[in-house]
Amino acid sequence: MGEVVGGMKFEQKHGKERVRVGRVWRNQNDGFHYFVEWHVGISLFSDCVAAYVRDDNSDIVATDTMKNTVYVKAKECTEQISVEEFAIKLATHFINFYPQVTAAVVKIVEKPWERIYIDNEPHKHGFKFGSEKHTTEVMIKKSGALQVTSGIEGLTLLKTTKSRFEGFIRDKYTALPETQERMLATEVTASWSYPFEFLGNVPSSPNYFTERYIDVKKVLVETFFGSPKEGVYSASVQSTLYQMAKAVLSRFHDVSSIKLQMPNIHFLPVNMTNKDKATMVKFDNDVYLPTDEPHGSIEASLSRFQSRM
Ligand SMILES: O=c1[nH]c(=O)c2[nH]c(=O)[nH]c2[nH]1
Repeated sequence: MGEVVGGMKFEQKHGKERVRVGRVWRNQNDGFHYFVEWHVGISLFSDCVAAYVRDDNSDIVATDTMKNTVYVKAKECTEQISVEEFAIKLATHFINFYPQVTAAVVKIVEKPWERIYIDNEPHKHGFKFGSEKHTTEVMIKKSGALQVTSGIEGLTLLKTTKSRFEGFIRDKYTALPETQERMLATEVTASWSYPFEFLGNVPSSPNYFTERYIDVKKVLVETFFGSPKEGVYSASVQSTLYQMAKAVLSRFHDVSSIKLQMPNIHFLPVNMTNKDKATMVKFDNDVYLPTDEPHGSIEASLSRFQSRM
C-alpha cells in the first residue's frame, strides 16, 4: 500500500482508536436483556497523500466521522450480533460508502460482562465483570477480499503440579535448577484465523462466531489442564502451547491458523533462613512467592499449509 512521494516510499493510514460503545438488546418475549461493551479501533487505507504533502484534506474521512459511524451501526443492529459480525459490518460500510477507501481494518475488544446468577437463577438484566476478553480483527479490501480473526485476551490459568522443566542448556550463567515439580501459570493471548476469503463465504448462522469462540476457549483450557482427576504433564510452556495450538487445529477445520502468546508467570519457591542460618521456611512445594516480572515470554503460531477452504 506504499506510494512513491518525492522519490521515496511513503505509507500511511489513519483511523480512530478506543471508541467505546455499549449495546443492550431487550428480549420482549422472556424479558431478558443482553449486553455488550465493545472497544473499537478503526484503520482506513486510502490515498490521502495530498493531505500529507499538499495540505489538501479532500480525500480524508475524518476520524470523528469514523467514531460516529460506530454508534450509528450499533443502533442499526436491532438483533444481537457477535463482535466479529459487528466488525465485518463496520469494515464493509467503510469500503462500500467511501470510494477513496481501499481497505478497512476494524479491531474490537469485547469487555467481559457476564450475566449474574442469584441463587443459581440467571438475572434478567444484571451483569458482572469477568476476566478474559473476546477480541476480533477484520480486514476488508475494495476487491472484497476478507480476513477475519477471533481471539482471547487475559485468559489466566494456573496448575499446581504436573509441570516440569529439565534438560535445558546449562552453562556458567545458569542458576535455575532442573525441576520435575513446579507450578505452571500463564496468561493466554490467542488469535485464530478463518478461511473465509470473501463475505459470501462467511457462515450465515448468527451464533457461528460466538460458538466458535466458546469452543476454542474450551479446547485451549482442557488441553492446558488435562482431565480433572489426572491432569496432564507439561514438559515446558513451549510443549503445552504446541499441544494447545494443535488441539484447536485438529478439532476445528474452519480454523486456518492460531497464534498463542503464553508468558511464563513465575511462582518462586520460598526458602528462608534467619540471621543464624537456621531454617525458617524450607520449601516443600507449598509456599511460593508470586511474581509479575520479569516473566518468560513464549509465543508461537501454527498454520495449515492449505489454510483456505
Ligand atoms: O517452560 C519453560 N520454558 C522456558 O523456556 C523456560 N525458561 C525458564 O527459565 N523457565 C522456563 N520454563
